[in-house]
Amino acid sequence: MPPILPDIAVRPGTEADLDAIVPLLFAAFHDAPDAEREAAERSKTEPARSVVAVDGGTLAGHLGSFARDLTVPGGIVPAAHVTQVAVAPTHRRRGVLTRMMHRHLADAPEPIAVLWASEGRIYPRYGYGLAAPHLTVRAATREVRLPDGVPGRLRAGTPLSLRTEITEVFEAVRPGRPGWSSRPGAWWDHRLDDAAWIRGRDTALRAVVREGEHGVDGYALWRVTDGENPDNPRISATLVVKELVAATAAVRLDLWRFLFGVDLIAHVAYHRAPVDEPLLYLADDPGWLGTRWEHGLWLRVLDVPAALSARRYPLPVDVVLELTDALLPRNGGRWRLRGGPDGATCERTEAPAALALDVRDLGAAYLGGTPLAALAGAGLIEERVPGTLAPANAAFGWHRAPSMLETF
Ligand SMILES: CC(=O)SCCNC(=O)CCNC(=O)[C@H](O)C(C)(C)COP(=O)(O)OP(=O)(O)OC[C@H]1O[C@@H](n2cnc3c(N)ncnc32)[C@H](O)[C@@H]1OP(=O)(O)O
Repeated sequence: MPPILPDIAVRPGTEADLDAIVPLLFAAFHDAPDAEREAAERSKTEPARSVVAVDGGTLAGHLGSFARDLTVPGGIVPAAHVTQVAVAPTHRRRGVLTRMMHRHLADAPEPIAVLWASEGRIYPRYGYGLAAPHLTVRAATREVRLPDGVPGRLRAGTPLSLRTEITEVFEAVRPGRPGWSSRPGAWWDHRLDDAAWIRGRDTALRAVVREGEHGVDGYALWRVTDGENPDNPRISATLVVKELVAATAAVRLDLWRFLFGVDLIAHVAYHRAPVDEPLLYLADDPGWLGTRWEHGLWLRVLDVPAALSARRYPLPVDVVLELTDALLPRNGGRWRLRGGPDGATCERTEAPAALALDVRDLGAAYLGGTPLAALAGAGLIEERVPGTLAPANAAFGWHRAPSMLETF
């Protein structure tokens, strides 16, 4: 790596940096100028939580962080939602991101940090592990049959007209879904935003809520985008599901049946399906679902005892972990984790370690979606005491794969 630019200052952001942050983001992500989009980006940014790199009077880098909570197995934890990471094209590959990241890791008050990576190879070096991959689905609706469900009453409207029902369902379901982010303050405005720059050439954002015996129990948000089908140009469009939330399996099937049944549609696409997406087991021929595996949410453990005691474990666990953490030495060394379904403690210990791993792999396993045994199979976890991997693997798992509703 070329030497670090000597006169670059790395410091926390301030309100005064906002005017330079948004143009830097647009330049780094190659976005066309758009006043509405710039205003949206500006209103999301929390400059006091940012780290900026300044070269003389010029902003050379930005690392943003939203204060939101994340559902984890059996709990909800404050999580730095790291985002808006950009280095000016004139300053790239000189260690600017590395310096901003070191500062963020040292200063962030939360026990964990999460992010979506533009490129999967950027963040493991900073201790981030892949905690939640996801599937993209592009189902050929005319080839896929779903079983009959229990039809509820469906009510269509604009997302804004159904906002109250949508938010209630989301809040009822969120505590049980590891990987979901809270939506405080203006986050619902951002999520339901249907501005021209988001819509592009697609239809308006459409919404449907489902009502069962006990009231509204699910909703879906979607748009329709044009596609090309040389065999039948009239039936070429793709229905793109932006969000689907259901209180029960039956409700989810009912919503999928509705979306797969919309007329004049060739494909239903869903870009953030969990890896245990029920469609995989419901479709009469899953080969037509057009699934592709993608990396999704990356997680960094910032405070080992706080993070490990904040989640629950489906089975009793009592294990000593030896951790390495090159960037945050306070996390390194031996930790005794004792826990189960009702709570957990994590304390320093001098006892010999059963398992040895890097903090990156702890982050990958933290949401219960990446088995410790899979990481050991990759040679990333060392079983120092024979017979300790299998029970720890079971205890770190969870009955539901982590999932995400949105990138941020
Ligand atoms: C959470 C998010 O916001 S994800 C979005 C990330 N941002 C983008 O993709 C926007 C466009 N890209 C950029 O702005 C910049 O290239 C960044 C932010 C990704 C990297 O910033 P830089 O200052 O160039 O990174 P820095 O010089 O600190 O690199 C540190 C190491 O990571 C490597 N690295 C950084 N970015 C990349 C990349 N995109 N691909 C491969 N390696 C990379 C560097 O080669 C270097 O490795 P080395 O230490 O072995 O030499």
